[in-house]
Amino acid sequence: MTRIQLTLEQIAHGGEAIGRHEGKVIFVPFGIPGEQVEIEVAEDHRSYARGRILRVLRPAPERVDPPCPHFGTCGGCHFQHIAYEAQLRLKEAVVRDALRRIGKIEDPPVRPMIPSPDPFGYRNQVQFSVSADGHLGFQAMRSHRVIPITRCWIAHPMLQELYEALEIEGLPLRRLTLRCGVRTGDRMVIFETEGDEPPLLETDLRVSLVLLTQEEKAVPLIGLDYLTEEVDGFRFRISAPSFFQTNTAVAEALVRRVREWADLHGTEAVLDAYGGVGLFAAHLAPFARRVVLIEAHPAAAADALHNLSSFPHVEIRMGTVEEVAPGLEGPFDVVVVDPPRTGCSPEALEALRALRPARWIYVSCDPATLARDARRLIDAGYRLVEVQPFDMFPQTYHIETVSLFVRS
Ligand SMILES: C[S@@+](CC[C@H](N)C(=O)[O-])C[C@H]1O[C@@H](n2cnc3c(N)ncnc32)[C@H](O)[C@@H]1O
Repeated sequence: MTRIQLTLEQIAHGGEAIGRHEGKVIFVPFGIPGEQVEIEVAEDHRSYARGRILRVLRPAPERVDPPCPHFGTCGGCHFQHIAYEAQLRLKEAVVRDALRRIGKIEDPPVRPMIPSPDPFGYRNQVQFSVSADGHLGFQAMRSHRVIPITRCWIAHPMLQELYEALEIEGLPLRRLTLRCGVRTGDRMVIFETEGDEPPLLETDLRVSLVLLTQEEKAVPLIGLDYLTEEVDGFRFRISAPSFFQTNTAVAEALVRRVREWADLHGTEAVLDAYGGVGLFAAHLAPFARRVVLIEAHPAAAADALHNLSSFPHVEIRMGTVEEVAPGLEGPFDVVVVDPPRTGCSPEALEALRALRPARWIYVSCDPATLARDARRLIDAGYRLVEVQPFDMFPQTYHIETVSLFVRS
């Protein structure tokens, strides 16, 4: 193993610090820009290497003691060793860097990151895997090994209480998900078991128990097969398999920014592509003439239909954006897209562009695919007006952004 001393320069997308040695880029997990460290080279590739910190020779002033004893081995958190204020600055720089490097945007208009009101205890959903010896835990960093966990510091206290109250060891589980509505007090346990066998489990807590089969069918065992969460005064039904934003307080800030940038006056037609259970559509519908929501997942589309049933001018189209958007009758004034981490496919972007929206609001959970799609939108005649990062996932490298594009 080669030992090297180097000064760390920046954080890469993915959360590792970057330094350079003899012209080669070295990725250093758990380093902080500005620090001088001694590392051993753990992986040596042709164009880059990855090191493990042996000693921090000159620590950054932002270095703090991580509160969680699993930090460093658990794959869930990447930044507990960095003071929260500094996490915000570093993530903002990652967004700017991706837009410059991948999007070829010289001076990207990135605003300061909006923090999470709770840097810990914010997650309204946690998913546990099962270790080889049957314990619940999380996957280890850069490995498929499952490490047993007694407490997760980023899970909402409602979920921690639920986790401690459940006696789950010994059940034939494949995966276990805990979800809650932090504003409503609803809690849900979602089991995925070997052979879809419903587990026998009793609890005194007010909680729904749901079995999620391998075909993603939700079977209620106790209580309802959905929970309710409230965002900015609107209540959403969320079924066990449906996506919902992980950090409710930050989702509220996100919704407000989307509403502000949509700039609706009651006369516009809005397309909410990748609409989920209707989070954005519900907050835009009161100010629009027409709203169409596209969602591929049947459970989420059914939730959207239920959640938006009080708006006669909202249509739900179940299917992929690639399938549905080319058949839509426009025009649309505003398109909101919130794709998964992979971003929008070229087919989806092309079909949406053909609707010629004047405003395009792009909600993204991956700066790299945002940057790629931003370049495609700019080449298609849009101007990137502003990018607002939100810290939806404190202590991790994940970053949520909302970007506003306007037709030039
Ligand atoms: C990041 S979530 C956003 C959901 C919603 N906008 C929200 O904030 O709650 C992405 C959603 O897109 C859906 N989805 C994924 N690929 C899709 C596609 N090609 N076409 C339509 N929907 C898709 C997923 O089922 C998921 O509900």
